[in-house]
Amino acid sequence: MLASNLPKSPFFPTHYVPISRSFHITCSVSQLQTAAAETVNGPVSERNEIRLGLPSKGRMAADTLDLLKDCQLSVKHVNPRQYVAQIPQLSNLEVWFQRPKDIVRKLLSGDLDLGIAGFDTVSEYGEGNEDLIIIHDALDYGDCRLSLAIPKYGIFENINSLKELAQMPQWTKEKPLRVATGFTYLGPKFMKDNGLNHVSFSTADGALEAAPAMGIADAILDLVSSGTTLKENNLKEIDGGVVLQSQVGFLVCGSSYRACDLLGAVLVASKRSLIQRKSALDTTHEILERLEAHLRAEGQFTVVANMRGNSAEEVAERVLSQASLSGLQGPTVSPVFCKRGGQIAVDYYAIVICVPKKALYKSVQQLRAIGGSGVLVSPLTYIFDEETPRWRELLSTLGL
Ligand SMILES: Nc1ncnc2c1ncn2[C@@H]1O[C@H](COP(=O)(O)OP(=O)(O)OP(=O)(O)O)[C@@H](O)[C@H]1O
Ligand SMILES: O=P(O)(O)OC[C@H]1O[C@H](OP(=O)(O)OP(=O)(O)O)[C@H](O)[C@@H]1O
Ligand SMILES: [Mg+2]
Repeated sequence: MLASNLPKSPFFPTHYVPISRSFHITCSVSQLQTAAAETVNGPVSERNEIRLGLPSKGRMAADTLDLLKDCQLSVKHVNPRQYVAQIPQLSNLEVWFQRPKDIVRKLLSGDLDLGIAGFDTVSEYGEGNEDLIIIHDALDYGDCRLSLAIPKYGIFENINSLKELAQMPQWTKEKPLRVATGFTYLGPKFMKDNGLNHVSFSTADGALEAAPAMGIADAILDLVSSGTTLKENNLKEIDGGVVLQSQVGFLVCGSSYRACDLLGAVLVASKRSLIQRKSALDTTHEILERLEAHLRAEGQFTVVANMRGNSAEEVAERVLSQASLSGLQGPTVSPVFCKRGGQIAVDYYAIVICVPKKALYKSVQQLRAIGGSGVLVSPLTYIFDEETPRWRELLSTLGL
């Protein structure tokens, strides 16, 4: 797909917006783009260990450690004030605990090689730098969206879309729409891409939802998950006002693009490190394989059932006639031997399949409908495929 065919998206940043407490979106494009390009090139610093940055605190910290533990990559961390740790299974890897935004900054500066952070943080602080590669885009926690919200009351009472907001006569060069946001890169870019030209931004470290009622801003641009904070502060989201959202969008992977799940926790790396640092790629491969195997298995159950039949083929045919029972590659069908009148006989076959958790009950019903009995359901720990698609994709992005 050509870049020009792609939808306009914040994942194709073309300009940099300087961060300041209050600024307009008309800004210098080229200066800091050059800075980003400089970061992509150049050699990596000399060290032998591979460094993985993990969130030191905040809402991503505990879930990240839990995920790694579930992948048998437990982090050996003596106490929470110690910022360096080890993963004993990965001997040449150092874990460094950092704030999510610093993980992104340190990937760009070459002080980290790999990191886990929210996709919003990677997009905001990565500023479209081509050195950042998303290796796993759906670690299955930290889901939220970045969205524009306006008051439900006053002049906004009947405004329900970004288009309507843009067309309000109130916004002029002298009196722009005032937006409070912590996303000082993505915010201005989104507004500009959507044709809102008279906008000014202010920033704060938190509790942004108070800004409209305090008279500081007209709108806010912030993360939303349950929507409770917006509701409690009399604010509403609007059509077309989502900047980053789960399951919609395109991602820049070096010079290629693809649709993906967005805005949860992601595993991200420095392209330079992967290419230039000895063993970085091997370590990444192992982490990725473990993550994929675990995350794939997490959505599935192993289902075992007995079924009367004349042959394994006949039983397999019955199982495969049901859409929800095809398993990963097809059902495993094995004879169940019993002794009848001194003779070994096969009246039953055991079938083993993997079933998506969401489809469990439907699958059990389908099993029963074709004569299944004694259905046993157990959790799956890992599914290792021959090769993970994400690994193939990474190698191709790196040109390897
Ligand atoms: N409701 C939510 N509000 C904010 N962040 C959320 C929410 N749900 C999920 N997240 C994810 O959690 C991340 C915030 O994590 P955390 O609190 O550690 O970072 P932070 O607030 O950016 O840190 P800092 O305190 O250094 O500013 C977001 O970047 C996002 O990816
Ligand atoms: O949709 P909800 O589930 O209500 O979550 C969204 C809120 O959570 C985050 O704030 P946080 O709790 O981190 O506080 P802060 O803004 O003061 O940092 C975010 O900035 C929103 O305000
Ligand atoms: Mg908040």
